[in-house]
Amino acid sequence: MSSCACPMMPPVGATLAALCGGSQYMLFMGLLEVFIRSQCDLEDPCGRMKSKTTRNTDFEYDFIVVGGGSGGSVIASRLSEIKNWKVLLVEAGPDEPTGAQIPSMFLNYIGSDIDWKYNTEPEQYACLGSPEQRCYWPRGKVLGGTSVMNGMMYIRGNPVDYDDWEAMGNPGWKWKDVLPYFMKSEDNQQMDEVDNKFHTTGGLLPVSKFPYSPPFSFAVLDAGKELGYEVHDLNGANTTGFMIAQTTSKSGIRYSSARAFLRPAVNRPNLHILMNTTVTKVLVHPTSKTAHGVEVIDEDGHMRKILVKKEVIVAGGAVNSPQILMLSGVGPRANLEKVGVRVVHDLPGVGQNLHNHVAYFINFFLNDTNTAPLNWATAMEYLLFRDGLMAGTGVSSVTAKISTKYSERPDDPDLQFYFGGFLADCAKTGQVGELLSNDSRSVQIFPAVLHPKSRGYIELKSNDPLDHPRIVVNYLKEDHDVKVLVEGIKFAIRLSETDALQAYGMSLDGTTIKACEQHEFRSQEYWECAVRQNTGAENHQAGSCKMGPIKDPMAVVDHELRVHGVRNLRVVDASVMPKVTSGNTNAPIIMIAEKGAHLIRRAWGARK
Ligand SMILES: Cc1cc2nc3c(=O)[nH]c(=O)nc-3n(C[C@H](O)[C@H](O)[C@H](O)COP(=O)(O)OP(=O)(O)OC[C@H]3O[C@@H](n4cnc5c(N)ncnc54)[C@H](O)[C@@H]3O)c2cc1C
Repeated sequence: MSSCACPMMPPVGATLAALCGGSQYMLFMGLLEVFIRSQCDLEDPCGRMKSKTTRNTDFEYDFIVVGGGSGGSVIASRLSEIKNWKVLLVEAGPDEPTGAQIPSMFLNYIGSDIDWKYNTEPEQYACLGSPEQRCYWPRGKVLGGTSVMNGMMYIRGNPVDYDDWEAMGNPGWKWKDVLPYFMKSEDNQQMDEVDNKFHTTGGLLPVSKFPYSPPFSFAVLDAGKELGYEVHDLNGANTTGFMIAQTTSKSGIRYSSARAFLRPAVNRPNLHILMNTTVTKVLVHPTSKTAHGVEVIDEDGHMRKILVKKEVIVAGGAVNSPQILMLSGVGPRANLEKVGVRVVHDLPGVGQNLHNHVAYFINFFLNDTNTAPLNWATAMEYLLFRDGLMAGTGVSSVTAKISTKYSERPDDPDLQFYFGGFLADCAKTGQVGELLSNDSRSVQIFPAVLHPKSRGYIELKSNDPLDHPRIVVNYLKEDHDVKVLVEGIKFAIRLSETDALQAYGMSLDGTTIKACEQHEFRSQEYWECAVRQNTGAENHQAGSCKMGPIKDPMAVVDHELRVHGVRNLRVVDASVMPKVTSGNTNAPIIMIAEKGAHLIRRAWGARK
């Protein structure tokens, strides 16, 4: 139970009004923010972690965790369960803003000061219609990392994903082996609504459907049934079909990794947290090749070295973890020498094998007036009862996974569908019926390729640790990815034509993309052109510190997540996935961290 009997934290980052677009939003969003911050379970002043400063951190810790995101929060929480291990978690960003706990505002923080705001290099095959042909990558720079700004969908992937990981030379990672680590975290709030052999209660991570989904969401499920698909738990025995997803939330409140895993540890004297502090490198001894500490810089520019007795665990995410390794002298020799970083260990795979799902956003209109879903009525429903549109992500909690003709195995879906619309995120007046535009209401369907074959890389642009690295992702380089994506577009249009969705008068937005106008609208050629122009860059970056055996020249960590060739250094986040999982990545990363924590505890003699 959250208590308010502690000082409120100062506001973090931009106000809700500013996030919505400024002065026109001031009155309603400003008042709403005051109400939101006065609610104890949202503000949670007693549960929040207190940050140390670079001056009052200890000289030495048993473990230093770099990055407090989806993976890092779990590691710091689990290691500090051992009372005589002193753990330091260093996070580049601040604590979670209160507004980010509201599910319907999940997109508001993209581009704000808790986002790293990455852009790829100009892409050759994708994002051709974006400024400078760069794709935008939001990533959380905040305690809780990207789990503070994600859509919260709880998806484990296809069991064969993990069997593939093991077949790639990683013993202990097949589905049967990883399932217990998914379940270790899980506190499922709706065991009677899921395939309950695969779920459990009692873990630190609440998993539940939002209290409310708009009626249109149920129509999408009916549309799926019309096309012959089952509606069931896609985290159960069968991963093909449609569902309203469970999410990392409870009673209409987001549970980021920080909220779920760190706040229960708030009173542990052996867990220290340094926020607003960036790790500039891991200190690795050049001859023994052993990690012995980190160098950090805080928001005032103070630099410090902090030593470690046992291990440094890097959990900076798929962009920052390879960057941190390279800044530490661990990475491809040629790139490090080019930017003036002294090579400690030549490891060619660091930053390679970068990949991501890739999507396309298709807009449809409904026979409905385009009014703002957020207003005083929806706000009151949330503030008083944690129900209604603010307690969810609108239609975005619906998802579906299907196999195309390109899928190579049974029950290994290669497309996932996301949906958008009815999002109660911003409003100017709060009046019921506030018009957003004179068009009809729009909804979106986003097919995403689950088994992309295209690969890219990350390398250092300079030896300045605060510089963004160079990101070359090569979306849609492989024709396979284009073909699967176009199958997804055709399926989305078929879905919109079902009786269930025609009841809403759903119609495809006929606005054409200028650069594709030489092709007939809706033809194969048109869509192949369209996906390269308006590429949906997706948010499931993975693979840049690939897990694999030493004989794999691209492997960065072994099956116990230890960096090849360097002692006392591990990586535990999305970057270690040798191949991205078939679905959203947050739950798999939490699983990786649960298993990683177990491996570390076992290696250092903890009994359990
Ligand atoms: C808009 C969006 C929607 C998404 N929706 C979903 C969804 O619905 N379901 C789902 O499962 N997944 C979703 N994802 C993806 C998922 O949230 C991410 O894959 C996951 O959170 C990444 O976890 P991570 O631990 O690898 O990295 P992160 O969570 O990004 O953590 C890395 C942390 O390290 C910190 N850090 C980095 N460098 C340093 C440094 N040098 N020093 C100190 N700290 C550092 C960062 O600030 C960050 O806090 C979404 C992502 C986005 C952007």
